[in-house]
Amino acid sequence: MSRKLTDSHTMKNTINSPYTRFFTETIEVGRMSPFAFFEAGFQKYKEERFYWQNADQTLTLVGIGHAVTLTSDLHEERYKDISNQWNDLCNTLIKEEEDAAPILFGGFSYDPNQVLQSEWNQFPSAYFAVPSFQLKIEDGRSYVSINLVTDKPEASLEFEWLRQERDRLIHLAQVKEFSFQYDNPIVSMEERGKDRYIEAVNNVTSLIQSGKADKVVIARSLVLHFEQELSAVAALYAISNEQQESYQFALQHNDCLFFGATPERLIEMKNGKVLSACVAGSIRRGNSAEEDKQLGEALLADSKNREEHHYVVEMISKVFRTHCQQVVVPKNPKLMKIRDIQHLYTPVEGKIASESDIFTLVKALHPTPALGGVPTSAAMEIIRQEEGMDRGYYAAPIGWTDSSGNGEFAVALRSALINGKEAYLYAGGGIVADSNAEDEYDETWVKFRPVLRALGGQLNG
Ligand SMILES: C=C(O[C@@H]1C=C(C(=O)O)C=C[C@H]1O)C(=O)O
Ligand SMILES: [Mg+2]
Repeated sequence: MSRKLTDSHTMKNTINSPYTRFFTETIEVGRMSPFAFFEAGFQKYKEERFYWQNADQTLTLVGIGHAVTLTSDLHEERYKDISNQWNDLCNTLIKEEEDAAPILFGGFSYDPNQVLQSEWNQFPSAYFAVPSFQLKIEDGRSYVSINLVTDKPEASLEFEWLRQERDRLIHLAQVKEFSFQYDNPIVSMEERGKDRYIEAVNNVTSLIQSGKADKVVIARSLVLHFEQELSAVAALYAISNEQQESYQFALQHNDCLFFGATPERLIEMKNGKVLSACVAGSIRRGNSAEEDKQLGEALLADSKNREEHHYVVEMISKVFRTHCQQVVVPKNPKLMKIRDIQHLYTPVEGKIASESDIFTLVKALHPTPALGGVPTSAAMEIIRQEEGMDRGYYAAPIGWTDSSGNGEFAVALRSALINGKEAYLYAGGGIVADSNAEDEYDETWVKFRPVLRALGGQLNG
């Protein structure tokens, strides 16, 4: 290892200084709760943590501390900006065969062209971090990596300190009893701009009827005020028990935590194979198995919901046909049943054709008509005008990539931003020509449920 650390650098170094080097070292550890590891970072790295679990629960990632952060304030070019910074950094990577690929985790804002003062003001249009301490649990085995980005010619001492710190965190996570109190009553709940939301849905329906767009997704937010400061790990733990079959994510930025459980995969890239998912069209779960089945069948047969869904399939298929080969898109949607809601669901797959990296695909896909609309640019303009809200990172891509080019991004739905004693929850729905504002309003309540319940809020209806 000391050989690696004093290795002189013949590679291309373009980050910060010509001497930048990116070291990584992985050890396998015994079973460890990802929440306990996340919490082990509380004291020293409270504002520098992330959490991710994929929908089929085969991969869990936790990051503690920042080896480096990559951010962008660009608009259209923010994907390319992050991709370039990441590639430059990876060109300085010094890694042994057996070390896990270092992870870059983060997200993009929904729409950098929406300029409003909001709870998202501190967030750049793209925010990513390589963790100093990276836990990866894959297929039941746990690995902890140290990542270090340095421009010092001699890094052995710093790396030795990181090893001690890693061992301290592992010990804390494995030995210290992991518990928290989650008794934090809600003092009040504000529906921000309920009337405005209803009005926006009505306006958008008229705009669609007059041919200005085919579909536009309109969202709204709720603010919860709590008695005490919210606990990140408690929120995370609660949401993970809410909605098992979804991606669970949490991204800390300064004193904010953005977290949620989303059913919607934007893109997965694994050794050249690419997967996406069209998720749009919704109905509630039934109170009995029989009613649930009837509701599911009604959803599959409903023309308004099929239309909402169809636009998403059309767009994602088109992006796949541009960037991939062997594209497979089933003819008809299936049902995706999650705890509170049933969605129409069509998986899309292919093999990456060109030199496209995951960021190229994220850019090409975001926003799909599941969160934007058709045509995209008209829908975005209508959202900016009618919604009157800053979506921040809600409804936007969140996820990871690694130094080998694999990665996965989900669409950050069923989510909330927590900051101190406040939580901001977001939910929306796809509006088409025959949408009804009251029904859409009810649909947003169903979509608020998982996060609302995770935070200890009352169910509405
Ligand atoms: C906008 C949201 O969800 C999207 C809208 C849906 C709909 O209108 O049927 C369904 C799934 C998502 O594509 C949300 O959860 O906030
Ligand atoms: Mg809908």
